[in-house]
Amino acid sequence: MKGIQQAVAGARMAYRTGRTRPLAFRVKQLKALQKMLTENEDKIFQALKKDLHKSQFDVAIFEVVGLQNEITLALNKLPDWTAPEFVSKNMLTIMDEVYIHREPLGVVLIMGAWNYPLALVIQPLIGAIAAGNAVVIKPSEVSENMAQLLQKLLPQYLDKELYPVVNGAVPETTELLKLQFDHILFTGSSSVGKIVMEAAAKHLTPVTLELGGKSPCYINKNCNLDVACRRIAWARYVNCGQTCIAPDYILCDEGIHDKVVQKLIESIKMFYGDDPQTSPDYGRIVNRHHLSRLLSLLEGLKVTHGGDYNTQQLYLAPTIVANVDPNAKVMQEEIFGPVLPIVPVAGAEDAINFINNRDKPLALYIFTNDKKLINRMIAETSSGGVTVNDCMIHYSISSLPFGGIGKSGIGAYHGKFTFETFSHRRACVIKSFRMESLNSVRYPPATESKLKWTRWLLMKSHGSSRMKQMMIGLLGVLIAMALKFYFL
Ligand SMILES: NC(=O)c1ccc[n+]([C@@H]2O[C@H](COP(=O)([O-])OP(=O)(O)OC[C@H]3O[C@@H](n4cnc5c(N)ncnc54)[C@H](O)[C@@H]3O)[C@@H](O)[C@H]2O)c1
Ligand SMILES: CC(C)=CCC/C(C)=C/CC/C(C)=C/C=O
Repeated sequence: MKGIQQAVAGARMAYRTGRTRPLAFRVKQLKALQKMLTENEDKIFQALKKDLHKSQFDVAIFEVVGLQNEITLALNKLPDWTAPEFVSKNMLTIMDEVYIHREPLGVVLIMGAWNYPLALVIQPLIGAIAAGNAVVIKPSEVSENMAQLLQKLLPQYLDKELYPVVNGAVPETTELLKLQFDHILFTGSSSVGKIVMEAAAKHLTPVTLELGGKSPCYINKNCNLDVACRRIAWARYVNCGQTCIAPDYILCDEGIHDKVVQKLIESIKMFYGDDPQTSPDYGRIVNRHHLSRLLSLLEGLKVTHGGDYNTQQLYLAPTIVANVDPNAKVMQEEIFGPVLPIVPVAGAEDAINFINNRDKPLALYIFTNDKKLINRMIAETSSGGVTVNDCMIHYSISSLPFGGIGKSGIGAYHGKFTFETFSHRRACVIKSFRMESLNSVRYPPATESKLKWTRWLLMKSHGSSRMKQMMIGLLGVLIAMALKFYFL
């Protein structure tokens, strides 16, 4: 436990040296991170194979490619993101420099989940480094091979003091959370999210909580069922269903229910063959605890497809449960495994009510050709993100904020949003000692005329374009001259 305190104290001391401030330093760290990913492809793959039976293809597209893109984006945009943002002013400050300066928050904590144990730690780390922070990294102990690999590799490439990796389970994390941070970004379950937020509140530390929940998927009768079911099956069963934004359950129009089941089965067979246990593309459940949790969700249900398992191999087949009662256990908690319940609904209205009667989800999926219905469903429901006619793709677009709402999370990241999450927007006003007449209207003794002028000067707000600024500047000089005549 002493090691944990030392790591955090060391990161703070290193941060106070100011060495994260220059952009050149941040660029060097980001390039080193890039190098770490390319030079250790095989070690990364081996760790993810051991932890989750991930295929090389899945490691590349779900864990690594996104990180490489985020690093490239940060390297290209860093000068823009960190430049002072000149903003509109009122007439009282018209001759002054008014801008927003992005400064690092300080020492931040990033806690990852086990399902994409590389991506969920490194993706926020990229933005935190770009923003100039020191970062304490806590990988999930559940994906132990990746946790160990990160602890070994990161200090080989990054500044050792500024970016320590702390490994351990609940006792270590509990100790870590007692310490003071300037921000915590946590990815994981809503229940641990509450523990993190409670610990953070003791220090008034702001949090970003990337949580989970049940993401609904509505299939309207007016849609291409072949394509819809293929895309849904891909998203539900990749990584053995252990994806935060996987479609958790299907709500489908009653008339198409049986066709949906049939087409989902066709897609499963197309992806993983007749025996998914032998497919190199099908993953495994992370551990026995999660396998038995998933099996308990199936208890008492009539499984329509799949359901077979092998405890030794941590295997659970791609499973479909048709015609599910909304009160069934499988509909009460996030599944986070390869089980897909289908709940028939009378139509879109019914689906909207179903969604709105439950916690706000991390993602919502809508499959329909009806443009009006798409707009209606987006307008009448709420979720962290929405993808229409596909699943999970919004995660891959770095210009979109990724995060939840309500029980599915607080705050968002990805791309520039990560940089913003880990930056403080500092309000800066730089005045000169000149133009005192413009300022003199607010000084006592108060008069009716001063009140009128001050009110006017404070109310006017103007754009920040160069041309406008020059014109208004000229106006400011004229006003200052007039005020000099009146008040000084
Ligand atoms: N929104 C997202 O981006 C996202 C991504 C992946 C997973 N998730 C969600 O995460 C959940 C599954 O991940 P998980 O099982 O790793 O989550 P988890 O909440 O069990 O664990 C996440 C982290 O919390 C720590 N932790 C666990 N118990 C703790 C305790 N009692 N006190 C302090 N720290 C503790 C772990 O060490 C780990 O680092 C699912 O709900 C899933 O939807 C969300
Ligand atoms: C393969 C394509 C087109 C996109 C992949 C993006 C994606 C859905 C990544 C999910 C990764 C992730 C960290 C999920 C969290 O649980």
